[in-house]
Amino acid sequence: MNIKILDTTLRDGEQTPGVSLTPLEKLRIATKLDEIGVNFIEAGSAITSDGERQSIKDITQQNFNAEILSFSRPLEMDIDYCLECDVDAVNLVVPTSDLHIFDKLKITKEELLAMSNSAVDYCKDHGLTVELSAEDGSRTGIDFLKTVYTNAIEHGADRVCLCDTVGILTPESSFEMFKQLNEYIDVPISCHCHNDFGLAVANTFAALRGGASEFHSTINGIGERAGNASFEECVVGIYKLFPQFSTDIKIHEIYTISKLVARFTGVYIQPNKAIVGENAFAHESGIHSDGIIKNAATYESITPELVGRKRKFVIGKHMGTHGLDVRLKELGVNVNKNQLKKICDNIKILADKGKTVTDVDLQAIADNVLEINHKDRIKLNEVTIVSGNKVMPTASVKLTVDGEEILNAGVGIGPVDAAINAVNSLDIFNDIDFIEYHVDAITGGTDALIDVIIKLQKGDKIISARGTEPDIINASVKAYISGVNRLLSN
Ligand SMILES: CC(=O)SCCNC(=O)CCNC(=O)[C@H](O)C(C)(C)COP(=O)(O)OP(=O)(O)OC[C@H]1O[C@@H](n2cnc3c(N)ncnc32)[C@H](O)[C@@H]1OP(=O)(O)O
Ligand SMILES: CC(=O)C(=O)O
Repeated sequence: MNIKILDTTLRDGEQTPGVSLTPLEKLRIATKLDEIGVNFIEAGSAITSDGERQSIKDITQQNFNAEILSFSRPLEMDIDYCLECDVDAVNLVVPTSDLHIFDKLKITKEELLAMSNSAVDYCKDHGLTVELSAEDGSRTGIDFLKTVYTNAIEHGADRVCLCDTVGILTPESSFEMFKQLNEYIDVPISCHCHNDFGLAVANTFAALRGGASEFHSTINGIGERAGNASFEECVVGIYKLFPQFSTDIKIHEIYTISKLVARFTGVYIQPNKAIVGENAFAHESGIHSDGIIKNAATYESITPELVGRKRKFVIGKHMGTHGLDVRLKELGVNVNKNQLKKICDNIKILADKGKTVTDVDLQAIADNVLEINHKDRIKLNEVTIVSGNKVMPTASVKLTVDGEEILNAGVGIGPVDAAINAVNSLDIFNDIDFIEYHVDAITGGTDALIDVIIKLQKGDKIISARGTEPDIINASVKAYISGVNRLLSN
């Protein structure tokens, strides 16, 4: 069965505490959601604000393939705002549990039914598609749930959804509820699962097995409290674990959209998150890396390329020589068996001291074992910065390049950028690309020691370099020049 997906990153996802997206960011995310094959995009809640309505309008003007919805309470005021935004459909959210009806809305069940029915009428009279979502549906008696749904369907609702608003379903109860609803209801049924007990994705799968033909999810699982069912886990899980289901999603685009949403929302992904986490396809331990090199299926259930990613071998205490050899070759370092063993032993000595072993450390260890002495072509003699809240950051640098002293200047968007630009304007830096810049404060306070790690590329050669200083500008320039010297050697 083909499963439809309603993405609610722009509505429930944006309800993540502290997250607020600009209209442009929402449009960029919606464009990508449409491109990768999401069927329904809940673009926001039109009632919320002028800016929210602008975002929704920008999206409805795009002529996307996906149906565009807005969240709406069963109130004419909310529906009017949805109409003003020209959406195709509304996610009409009707609270159905006793708790929500009596304690939150403070009305009777009869009044709730009347409110729901007349809201559906109003939507249908104005040409809207209606997905009626039972809020707190998982804590609602099944008979009343059926009554709300059948009433709504009689009034023209096109789809219904059961919301596990506080995430209390288990795979067993989810399967059972959806099975009972599926036997009774003949419009498409959707599920909306929250992750309060870490079960949102499992409950979504159970709902599909019980008869749901649509699910709600968010990119990276962001959303209220512990979040919603994660889009990438649901989609890839369906692909790999449930051959009876399919989706319309271009799976290899999943990592791209995950990174886009993380960047715009500022909600970064935990490293061990399935599918999109930094470590999802990273291997440190020797036994795993060796297995992977021989046949990747030994320790990976899906290939990283499936979801637009690459496998990584990480340097560290648990590594063995097979994985280390691959990592060294990636860094352009070829070693014999003895040298490999020595490098591996040295890494373990460092790691046993509790240190994270980086590529920079690996390069230094390898140079030491291979007795390579890099002759530096560039030496930094002096760097001077002018910066403040009213001046364009400007830097001047004195360098010795191949024995000749050179003075150069540059400007930038900040002092670090200005200093790097000042260094960079010499011909010797041509064709060198910055591919990563990472800053850590090693100690606390404003007098912290700053550790800058960068990655540079020239042609096929990629190297990492480090600068550690109390001053971020000195640390950055030092890392940069050290990296360039390494790239220019041999
Ligand atoms: C489970 C979910 O994710 S629900 C979606 C949550 N999303 C949002 O809240 C969207 C953003 N919200 C907002 O901008 C504001 O809350 C607004 C504009 C919707 C309402 O603001 P206010 O009028 O100031 O009310 P406030 O937010 O404080 O309280 C919510 C009101 O909506 C009522 N309400 C809540 N849910 C529903 C519903 N599904 N149907 C009808 N009424 C509802 C509440 O009973 C309360 O009404 P009351 O003032 O009569 O007691
Ligand atoms: C509607 C919704 O977001 C919920 O019930 O969780």
